[in-house]
Amino acid sequence: MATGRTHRPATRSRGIPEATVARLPLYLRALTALSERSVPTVSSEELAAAAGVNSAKLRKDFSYLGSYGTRGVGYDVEYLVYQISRELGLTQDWPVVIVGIGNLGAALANYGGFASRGFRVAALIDADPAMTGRQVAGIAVQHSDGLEKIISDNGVSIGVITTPPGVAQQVCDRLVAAGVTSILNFAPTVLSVPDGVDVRKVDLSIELQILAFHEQRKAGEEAAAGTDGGAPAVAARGESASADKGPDGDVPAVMPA
Ligand SMILES: NC(=O)c1ccc[n+]([C@@H]2O[C@H](COP(=O)([O-])OP(=O)(O)OC[C@H]3O[C@@H](n4cnc5c(N)ncnc54)[C@H](O)[C@@H]3O)[C@@H](O)[C@H]2O)c1
Repeated sequence: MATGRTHRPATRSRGIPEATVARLPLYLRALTALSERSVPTVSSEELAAAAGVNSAKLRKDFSYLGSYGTRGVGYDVEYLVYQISRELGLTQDWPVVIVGIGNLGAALANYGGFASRGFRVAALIDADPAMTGRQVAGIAVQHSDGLEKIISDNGVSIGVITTPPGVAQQVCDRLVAAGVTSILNFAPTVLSVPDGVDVRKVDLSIELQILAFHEQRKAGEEAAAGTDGGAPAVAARGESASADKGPDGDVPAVMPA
């Protein structure tokens, strides 16, 4: 399965594989929690457990950042937070537009977590004239007629699409023509974009379907264990851990926890 898809090679120009890039936010979330508790250093095993990643994989990922930790001491939490933030481009402010301010768009606009991670909601755009001027999360919704000007005035390179699926491609085309080069798509549709434009797709129903698959498998194994004396349901968890990667190593925008 591949709910997340980027139109870039599996390895970035600076030599960091996409799968590593996709794990960096997990490390950052765990490190930020440690930093908030003023924990100065962390071992690879502790950090791997907190991030839900295998520790050998973590050490390999950090070697791409040039971070090897100190034997017996571990990694410096503050420095790693800085290194990962810099690698992810979070040391700068990213203006983001959300297009389609219905249930989902309004919920995203109201989510406070973007700002603390370096993303500023620069504009909310909707095609419904009745929405124009309405305040959502303290921001006045603007009509989609002005989309191109809004993008250029705000220097926006990241667009979030939360429109109905039937118009998502058309919205995407306009965003790209206006200069947007990264799109986070929530509409259940596959978007076509030119080279150089990254698309990440979030589809919670796909994630739920994958969980349903594992639930079904676990139930089957429990039933089998009841008859053959009890092999533990390890296989299902092993599958689950590897289900976060597509065949070309890409990772869904919503990572399995
Ligand atoms: N990825 C997920 O997990 C997930 C979860 C829920 C909903 N969705 C999808 O997100 C989308 C939005 O869902 P919702 O419940 O918020 O719908 P909604 O009907 O409440 O909102 C859609 C909004 O888009 C606006 N719109 C329509 N055409 C537009 C256009 N051309 N340009 C700009 N705005 C336009 C509408 O005026 C409306 O305000 C749907 O595609 C839905 O399937 C995805």
